[in-house]
Amino acid sequence: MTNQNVVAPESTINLAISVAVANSSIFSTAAQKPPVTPGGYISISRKNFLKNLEINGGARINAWVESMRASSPTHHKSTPSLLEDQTSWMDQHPSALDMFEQIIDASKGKQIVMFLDYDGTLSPIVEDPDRAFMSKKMRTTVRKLARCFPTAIVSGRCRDKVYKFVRLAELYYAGSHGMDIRGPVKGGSKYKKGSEAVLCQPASEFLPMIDEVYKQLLEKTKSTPGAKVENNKFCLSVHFRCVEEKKWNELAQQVKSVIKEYPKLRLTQGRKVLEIRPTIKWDKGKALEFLLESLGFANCSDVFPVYIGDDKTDEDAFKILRERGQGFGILVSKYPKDTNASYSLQEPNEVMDFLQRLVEWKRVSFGGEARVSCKY
Ligand SMILES: O=P(O)(O)OC[C@H]1O[C@H](O[C@H]2O[C@H](CO)[C@@H](O)[C@H](O)[C@H]2O)[C@H](O)[C@@H](O)[C@@H]1O
Repeated sequence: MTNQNVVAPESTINLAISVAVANSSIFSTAAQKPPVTPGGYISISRKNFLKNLEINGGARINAWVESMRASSPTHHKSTPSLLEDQTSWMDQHPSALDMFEQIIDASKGKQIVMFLDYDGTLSPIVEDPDRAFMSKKMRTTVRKLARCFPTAIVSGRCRDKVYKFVRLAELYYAGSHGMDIRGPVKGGSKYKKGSEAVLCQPASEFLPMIDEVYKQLLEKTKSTPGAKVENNKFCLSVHFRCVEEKKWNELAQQVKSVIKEYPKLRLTQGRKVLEIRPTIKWDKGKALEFLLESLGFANCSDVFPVYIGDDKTDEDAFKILRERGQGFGILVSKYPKDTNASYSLQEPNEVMDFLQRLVEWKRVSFGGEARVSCKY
């Protein structure tokens, strides 16, 4: 196994890596401990942090567990210092609802394109991943949104599964963290398997490996109560939301023992989930770029992409938008997090309010049903 095997990518580091991490065993000497800023957050070199998360040495498993904790911080007593942090974070990432007029002004003369993460953005986070349903009201809102703007769902889930939750044929879907992209069915007919062209599957050669690793992970983790392995086709999720914290170490060992044999796979983290995926340079940011290109906006200055997501994997897309200097990202979070998003929304209900306002703005500005002449 090489050093590149299983490291948390940059996007897994967030400001919510809190004092717990500063005190953790990743940093074995006082001199190594990262400085804690006045706000209680950590300012450390990302490179050093990533180095410490490499798991190719047996002693590093603690780093995994600390990283699992850091990626799933427990919130929080409202101490004065936390409230101060919250206020200063909100100054930097104001509510997209409060800033609606400014956002619309910035989009003037440009084609808005909408990118929506699924879990934690369109549906609330729940214990059982198979029951992460979106509400009827949210579905209606997204349906209306897609009449106004080209709209894509970008999810870590298997594309078919996220489609089963969303059930809107008129959208683009990028499943498996963007490694499985499909366009809408022309003419708005039903989304039928095989009835439209696959636009992009950059990790197809990994399918047999992912299936193999899925079976091994199922077997290995079955002794850990609450652990759940989800096959997301081009990537895998090992959920620990329902695993007692004292068992996280054991679970990390089990996962490590499987993937150490697969140098072409890497580990990332989401909300109480370990995600195993191919090492290829493809992520939600690349998927966003691919979709913009497919929509005919490759080198356009008159496009305004808006990406809404709640998780670390969404940071890849926020970063691309910052680099392109186009549109912006909106992070769905109640708590301060290190993010490349420009704005924030607290929870899926606020996402729905924001999407409804966009639809309403389009209706009022352009009249009628707002069946807009999109480029697709
Ligand atoms: O990119 P996303 O659409 O946000 O998918 C990321 C992961 O979402 C799901 O897990 C998360 O939501 C579950 C249901 O609320 C929750 O139980 C879990 O703890 C969260 O991590 C999905 O099950 C994963 O496969 C996705 O990778």
